[in-house]
Order: sequence, then structure tokens, then C-alpha cells
Amino acid sequence: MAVKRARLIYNPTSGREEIRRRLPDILQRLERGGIETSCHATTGEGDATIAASEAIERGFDMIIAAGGDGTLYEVINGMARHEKRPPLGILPLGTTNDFARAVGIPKHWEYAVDLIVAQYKRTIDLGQANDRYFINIAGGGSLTELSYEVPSKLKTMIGQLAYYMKGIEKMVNFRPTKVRIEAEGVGEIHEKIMLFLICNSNSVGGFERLAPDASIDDGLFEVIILKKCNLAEFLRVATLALRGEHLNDPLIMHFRSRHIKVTTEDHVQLNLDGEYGGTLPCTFTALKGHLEIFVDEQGIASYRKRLIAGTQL
Ligand SMILES: Nc1ncnc2c1ncn2[C@@H]1O[C@H](COP(=O)(O)OP(=O)(O)OP(=O)(O)O)[C@@H](O)[C@H]1O
Repeated sequence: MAVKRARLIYNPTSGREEIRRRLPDILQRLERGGIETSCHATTGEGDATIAASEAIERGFDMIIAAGGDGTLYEVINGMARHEKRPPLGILPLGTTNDFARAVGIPKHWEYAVDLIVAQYKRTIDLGQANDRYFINIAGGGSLTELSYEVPSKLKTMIGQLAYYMKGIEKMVNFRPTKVRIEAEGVGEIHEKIMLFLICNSNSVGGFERLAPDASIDDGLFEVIILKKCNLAEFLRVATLALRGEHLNDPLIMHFRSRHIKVTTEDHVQLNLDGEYGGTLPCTFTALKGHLEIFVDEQGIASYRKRLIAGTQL
């Protein structure tokens, strides 16, 4: 078996800093699986993007992103621009790992390492939003501004609870935005909305069935729009969304498209994979088959079964 060279890019502050304790074991397990790994510990915002780009230039056979969704977002942003992109392994050691959950990568580090060692690859789409990229979801509107406003230290300390606290606080700023959405194959939409979501995968922020029709490899986004509503209506739709029953609600518009342009006269921030992603206007394009990731077919199959049964991973 030929030895492969991997570059592990990890965020030492992710999650409850589990990676600091696990690193020697992770490296040993990879080594036993025939993967010689060198490491880069990220130093702050944007560093994982530079590290991933450098890893490609240095010719590593694969890149492994260890941390939360923020680290994964930065790593794919360092990879997506390159013409030749090595496969990506994901070790979900962050507070939220929506993407890993969506594709069935287990949170337990040993199983996640074993998926990389098994070298079973799957080609997936990436999203492009102006000059940035996302792997899971892009969104805009006042309601999407909450996740990147939660400081990472706070997330490390109290985990998911931070989102809910911040979410409740944000309700006070609940306001609609007038947008124009041009979507390929769909047409033009002029609407006052609370938020729009452009989904590449089907799992977002604990909403397991938010975009049930989103497929990671069909070259299309699933777009979900929540029209102007009041707080009581929002809570009703959010409750339906938790059960995956929101799509037929009159306040929801949804469709699939490959290419979407969103413009507004308001100041609207974008959220890409939970991180700040600039402001509108923005053109979103689904890049079909842009990245290979290590997953396991069995894992995905069993994840889907549990999803249908309504239980968490
Ligand atoms: N050494 C570092 N110190 C502080 N912040 C860092 C460091 N390295 C990276 N970061 C930043 O930490 C942010 C959050 O990282 P990440 O998403 O991996 O962890 P998390 O917050 O625990 O998980 P999640 O985003 O899934 O909730 C990233 O946006 C990244 O820019």
C-alpha cells in the first residue's frame, strides 16, 4: 500500500478544544492507516484558508479539516479556487458540525478518522457566492445574522445554548427586507421577506429537515424563502420546520435552481456556512462536483434511516 501524505488543518479553539487532547491519537490512527500527516494549527480568522491553499500548492494527497463548520468553511475557501483539488477529509470536532451531520460523518473522532483511512470518496457540489464559497448553506435577511454574532469563546464555553440565547435577543430586531430574486429556470421574484436560504445540503443549525429535497451532488440549490410575517407566524413556521413540515406553508416559497441573483436596496448581510459572507447584492452558483470528500456509503444510508425515523445521530 502506497503511503499517502495528508495535511491536517485544525482549529485548536474549536468545540470544547477536544482536538488538543486527541491530536496524538488521531495522527497515530492515520499513520496506521497508511496516511502520513503533517499539521497546521490555525491562529485566527482566515488562517485555515491560507493553509489549505498552501497545502494544495505543496502537493499533499489530501487535506483534512478538523474543527467546526467555521473551519470547514475556511478550508473549502482555500481549496475551491484551485484547478486541481485533492480530496477533503472532515473531522467534526466543533460546536456545530451541520455539514458533517448532513453527509453522515460521525462526531466520534475514531469513526471519522476511519472514514478517511477507508478512502471511500464522494463527489459533492460547492456553492459560490460572489467571490466566496460555501459547502452547506448561504442565507440573508435579519434572521440569519445571529450565528456569526455569537463569539467563538462563548460558543466553546456554553455550546449550542449560545445560539438560542442570542436568537431570542435578536427577535427584537425582527424586520422584513424587500428583495429581487432572479433564479435560473424559475424567473423573477419581488417580495418582502424575513430571510432566504440557499441550501446545498439538507441539514442546518439543528433543523434536520429544513431542505428535504436538497441533494449534495445534483448541481442545484434548494432555495427556501420566508415571506414577511410577524413573530407569532415566525414561531409557527419555525415549529413546522423542526418537523420538516414547513414547505407547504403559505409563508414559505421554495424551489430548486443552479444560479440565483439576489438584490436589494437595503443593507443585508450574508451568512455563509454560519460565517459572515459580505453583503447583498450576491450571485449564487452551484458548482457541480467541485470537491471530493471522504464519506462512507453505509454511514450515509444508516443516517438517512435514522432521519426518517426522526432520531438524531
Ligand atoms: N487559534 C484561533 N483562535 C481563535 N479563533 C480561531 C483560531 N483559529 C481559527 N479561529 C476561528 O474560530 C472560528 C470558529 O471555528 P470553528 O467553526 O472551527 O469552531 P466552533 O466555533 O467550535 O464550531 P462551529 O463554527 O461549528 O460552531 C473560525 O471562524 C476561525 O476563523
